[in-house]
Amino acid sequence: MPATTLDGKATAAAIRTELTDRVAALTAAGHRPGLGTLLVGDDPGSRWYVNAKHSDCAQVGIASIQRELPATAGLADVLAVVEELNADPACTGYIVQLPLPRQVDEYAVLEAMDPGKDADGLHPTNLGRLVLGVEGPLPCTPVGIVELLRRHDVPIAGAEVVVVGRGITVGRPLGLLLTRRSENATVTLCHTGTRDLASHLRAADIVVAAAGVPGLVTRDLVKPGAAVLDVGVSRVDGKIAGDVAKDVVEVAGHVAPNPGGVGPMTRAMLLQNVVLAAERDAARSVPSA
Ligand SMILES: Nc1nc2c(c(=O)[nH]1)N[C@@H](CN(C=O)c1ccc(C(=O)N[C@@H](CCC(=O)O)C(=O)O)cc1)CN2
Repeated sequence: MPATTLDGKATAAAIRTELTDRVAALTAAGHRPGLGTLLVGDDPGSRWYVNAKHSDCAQVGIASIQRELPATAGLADVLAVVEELNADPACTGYIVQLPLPRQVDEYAVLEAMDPGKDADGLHPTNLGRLVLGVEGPLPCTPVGIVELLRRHDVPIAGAEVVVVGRGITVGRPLGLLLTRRSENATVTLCHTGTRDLASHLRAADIVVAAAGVPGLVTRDLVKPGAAVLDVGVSRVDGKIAGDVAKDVVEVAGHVAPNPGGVGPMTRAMLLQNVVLAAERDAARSVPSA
């Protein structure tokens, strides 16, 4: 029997519907959420992601604030927009689309963001909160993966999870998230220095492939019945090529395809972060009796 699809597109659509009512309630109470984005450069993939984020916002009623800089922008140009978004009351949360051009220090930019407006959960303070296990915005792709598994009843607690890739948007925070008490998985974080990737993959109940190496996870490396989530993005002849070979569906129990799996969940969790932050702000602004 072929694997069950972890349908990120349909799941994200359901989440957007759920968020619409919460945005309407916030707006009626004078706390309309607004998502800001900063896109630096002209990478077509990044532009597509940013445009998709704003079209999602329009669908649920979140206001959009779009800022752009040319590929030649330097750190000072980027920091000037970050300061502007930090100060803009209509912008309740924002993201800086990654990756940034080589000449711009990504970490200096993330650090300059107001952690209370960090809709990506990538500010060092918010990553620190994740390490400590205290409340804060969670990185969108990792929390999207957990939500996708939960909504398809894939058991996480006690599972052996192998994550391939240690980047800051997926692998590293996903390891932290899945090992919290509330998720309770055992995580092996594999990367280019891993000596025997095949043996780790073959033992996994859940595989998250985020290496950006087309076809890295082949069917002979997957335990029968395992859940396999493809997060790798490479472009081959203008089309997305994921990290997971097509015939893995013949052995896996669940597969999150790419496209149509984790990507739409990343966007849905961004909206959720914006709504959660606006709800927290609204609760704080209610005068106590
Ligand atoms: N500031 C951030 N930058 C980046 C992040 C991030 O979470 N924050 N993650 C990725 C890109 N990303 C979000 O920005 C993202 C990736 C994929 C998708 C998506 O919906 N993909 C679709 C297909 C898209 C296509 O056809 O090209 C899918 O998988 O079905 C949305 C957002 C790096 N940068």
